[in-house]
Amino acid sequence: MTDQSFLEIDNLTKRFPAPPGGEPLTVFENVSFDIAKGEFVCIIGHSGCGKSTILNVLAGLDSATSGAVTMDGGEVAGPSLDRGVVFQNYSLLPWLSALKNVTFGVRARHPQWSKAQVQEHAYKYLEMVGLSGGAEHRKPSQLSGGMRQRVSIARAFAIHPKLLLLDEPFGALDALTRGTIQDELIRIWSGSDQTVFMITHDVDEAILLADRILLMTNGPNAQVAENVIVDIPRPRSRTEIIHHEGYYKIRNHLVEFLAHRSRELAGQKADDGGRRTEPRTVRPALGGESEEEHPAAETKIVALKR
Ligand SMILES: Nc1ncnc2c1ncn2[C@@H]1O[C@H](COP(=O)(O)OP(=O)(O)OP(=O)(O)O)[C@@H](O)[C@H]1O
Repeated sequence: MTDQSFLEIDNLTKRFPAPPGGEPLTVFENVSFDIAKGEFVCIIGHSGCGKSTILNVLAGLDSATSGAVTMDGGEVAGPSLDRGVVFQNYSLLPWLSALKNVTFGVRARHPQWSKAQVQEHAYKYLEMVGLSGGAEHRKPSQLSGGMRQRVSIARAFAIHPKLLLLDEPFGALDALTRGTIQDELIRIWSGSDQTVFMITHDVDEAILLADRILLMTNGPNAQVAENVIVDIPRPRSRTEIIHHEGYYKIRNHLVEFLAHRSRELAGQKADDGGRRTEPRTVRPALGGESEEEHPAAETKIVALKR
């Protein structure tokens, strides 16, 4: 672990035992990477390679077959208010209103706050995601899918976790809302020392938001093959970023990986004798395949953050 790393993922492997008459499944194997405090890291890979499983292990909601995750020097061994999760399928408490879904977490985070303080804080985040004017009193079943997802995002942001874990959080949103909430996410993240780990299938979203993008090969035996640095300064705007000279270099690199190399590299068992092997670092915007070691301090593009 370097001085800078806040989250350390060490030789993580996930295997499922063989079903009757079948073979055991190794979803991913010996996955190792670090995330520095304040970084925004996206992970991309084809369906089934194990992205959600990794995210759930980081959240403490699932356990790996072997390997370890440490955050702030302590082992992750269960859920914590220091880690906020937004899932694809919102996972709200169905018997509570949108507002109460948010206040529930805020109260747990700040037990000393008055009811008015908790409500005010929850309203702030519900308004931020565009939910007010009465919608906040409705139960999840009375909200659209996009509205439910916004409640879920407000709930995670409102507890100010040290680590935000986002599993395709914007997938169900229309393009306009998606853009607004992406902007809000960046605004909140830039003004804090929060660290974000986000799954997305959208390469443009990843380039807009991330400091770096981890690329996974196809499963089974998936690996995190590359650590792609997004060398585009912040603040970034969705209309201007496409004119940055590095934009299409990064985009083409990601698309090429997803179209070809994710498959070509798939199924290669890690032949590292159990050593910790980090993904190779690539900086497409700085000229093609430039490669270098991955010291967390170096890749911490947080200097570009504000
Ligand atoms: N309980 C289980 N038993 C056996 N296999 C499982 C179990 N749970 C998940 N898997 C398998 O683990 C693999 C990884 O699933 P995971 O949801 O982490 O992938 P993903 O990359 O997030 O996919 P997607 O992009 O579609 O959400 C899949 O092949 C899935 O079928």
